Amino acid sequence: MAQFWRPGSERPRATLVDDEEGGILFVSAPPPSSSSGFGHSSFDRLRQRLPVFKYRDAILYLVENHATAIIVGETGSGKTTQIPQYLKEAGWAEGGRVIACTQPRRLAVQSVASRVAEEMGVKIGEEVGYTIRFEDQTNPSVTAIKFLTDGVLIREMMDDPLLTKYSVIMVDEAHERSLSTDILLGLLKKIQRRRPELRIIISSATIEAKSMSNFFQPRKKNLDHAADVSLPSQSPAILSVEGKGYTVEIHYVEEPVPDYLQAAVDAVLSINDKEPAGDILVFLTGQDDIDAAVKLLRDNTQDDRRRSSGLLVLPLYSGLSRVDQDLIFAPTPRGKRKVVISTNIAETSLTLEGVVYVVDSGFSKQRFYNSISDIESLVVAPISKASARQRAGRAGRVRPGKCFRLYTEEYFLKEMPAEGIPEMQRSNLVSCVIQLKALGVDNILGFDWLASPPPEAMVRALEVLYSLGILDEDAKLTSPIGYQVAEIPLDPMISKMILSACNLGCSEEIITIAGVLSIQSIWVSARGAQKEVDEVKLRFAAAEGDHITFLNVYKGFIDSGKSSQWCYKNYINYQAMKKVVDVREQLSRLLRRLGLALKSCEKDTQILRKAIIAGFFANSCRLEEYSHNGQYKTIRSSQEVYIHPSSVLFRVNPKWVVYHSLVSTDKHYMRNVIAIDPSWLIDAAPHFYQLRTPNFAPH
Ligand SMILES: Nc1ncnc2c1ncn2[C@@H]1O[C@H](COP(=O)(O)OP(=O)(O)OP(=O)(O)O)[C@@H](O)[C@H]1O
Repeated sequence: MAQFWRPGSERPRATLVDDEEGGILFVSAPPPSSSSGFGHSSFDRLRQRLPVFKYRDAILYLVENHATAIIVGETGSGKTTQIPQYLKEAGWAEGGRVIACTQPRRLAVQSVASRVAEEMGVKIGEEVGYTIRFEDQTNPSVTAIKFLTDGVLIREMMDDPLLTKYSVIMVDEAHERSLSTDILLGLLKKIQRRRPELRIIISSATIEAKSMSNFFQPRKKNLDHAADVSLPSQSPAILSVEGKGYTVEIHYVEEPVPDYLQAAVDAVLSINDKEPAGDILVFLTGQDDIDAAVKLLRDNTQDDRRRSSGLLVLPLYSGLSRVDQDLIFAPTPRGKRKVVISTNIAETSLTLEGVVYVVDSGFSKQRFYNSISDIESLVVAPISKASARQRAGRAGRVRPGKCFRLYTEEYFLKEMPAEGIPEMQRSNLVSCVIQLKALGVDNILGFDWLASPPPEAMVRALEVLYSLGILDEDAKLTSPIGYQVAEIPLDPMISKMILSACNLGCSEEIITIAGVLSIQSIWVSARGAQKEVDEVKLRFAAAEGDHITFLNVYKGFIDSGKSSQWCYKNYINYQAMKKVVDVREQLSRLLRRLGLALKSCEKDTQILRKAIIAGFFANSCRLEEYSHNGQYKTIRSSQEVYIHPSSVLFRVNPKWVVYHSLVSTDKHYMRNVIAIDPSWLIDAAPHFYQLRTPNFAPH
């Protein structure tokens, strides 16, 4: 039976004992070292108070002696911020080596890196740095601790397949089982066979340690390099860090709530009425309901006599600009109570210092892929217990807190699933397949998966990649298209669109479109002012659809001298536009590096739409004949879909369209839509459309 090791009051000798059943090692504590590198600054005192500190020597001992260590500890125990520092203090970054710590989310990467730099008294980007897509804050000659998303680490393997510069790689929040985390774990296991000296740490609050340990267990005894005294044992070790931060009192509703958004707003007002000072963090699902809740609360704050006076209400979601993000972390002004209304991007690894209260709606927006209809969409779905614990863990980090769950205790105990479904099993696998192919993994079904992806989803992905001309008949990357697509750090469909634009002579425009598609929205969401927003949109609207409209907005922004005033007047998100300019600049540099020409098509919207179709032909839809409510059917699976109200083609309903993505609420809605001529589909992807002739009658 596997057991976790917990340090006792006495200090046993260091012993390693093989567990016959699972091959897990029981580890007894080595004597603590006398020199831990700690001084007496206020940060040092704070660091020493964290639960993980008692385990410092045990962690270092495990890392020294085991290729893989699985560390389980409560939220707030100090895993993310402390372990990389312990490793650095113990010399794991000497000789130019780097300690990596991955996170599933970009915001967590940035904020944890800043905190660690602050604790170490160094400037971010020097000894402590971070890398997220399109942003590198490291200095290769001095960075010793590097935080990065798991996706970025996978990308680094394209240049350095064995990740040779890293001495230790810590995969944090592994319980989230994001697509990239699962791919990364499989790849790291492969790397470990070639680099038995590489140390891997898997950490989380709620991970299933035993199955993770089984995954990293070498299959054959002779693969265990433990006999070589200079190498660590390849058998994984598990360590359970006991103790948590401050207490978080959990409250449940007595009856299920009919409307979680309204219930969340009421909960905030009631906390403001009844509870002592302290900021509030609310978990809702996506930009739409967050903006709605922000509006409801802000409307309330207009009037000083209302229950919400003194509230400073801020949204938090992934498309937010850096400036808006910084507001979330800035100290709350005196006399105010900050209310941050967030998606699940604030669920793991974040510490918002003033937060004392958490309101958990019990829902999040999750990606779901149906391999039968071949449709991937974002759906509002119930969260798991693991997520609920992470959410509660955002309170009680710097003082005791309370978590108000907007679901009943009975629901939590009896109905909420323990873990979420790994993203691998509910996603379209196109990006995953191309990444593995680019890393030379040819037999993808035979890859060492923590949990295998559904074979039908894999077949669908191979089919789309073949139709895109990214894979050949032997399922190998084509040259040059396949390799070039793999080089561009965007969804393969966007990458293919860019490469086709280079051939068609419209790459200048397409990289602008790609920049806009890579952020959540360029429009300011202004509930209550929807009429004004719609009127302004009309000024930019292009009959061909949203992508061409984006070009009009971008031109207006550039012509205005990139003015924030101009954005304000036109309900356009200034920070989002700055980001588009930035992404565009990076893409143009990347294309130049690939030896591809940047050319403008000067308003030839037909060529532009052909380039878009070259990437997105699989997302084509036809308006249902006699449809009075704008119902479309997808060509690939006859799924019923509608144009999203935010699109400039909403209510215009052209006969044939291609969309960028789907969101699902009461219906499947297409976001970012263009009108097309169906004959272009056959030109772009004859193979794909031949397969679908029964559905596909262009004329
Ligand atoms: N930015 C910050 N400001 C103030 N305190 C912080 C900050 N970041 C971390 N801390 C303190 O350090 C503690 C440990 O944070 P850390 O992120 O290392 O924990 P963790 O075990 O990785 O938890 P989780 O899995 O929830 O991220 C926090 O509970 C908090 O007390």
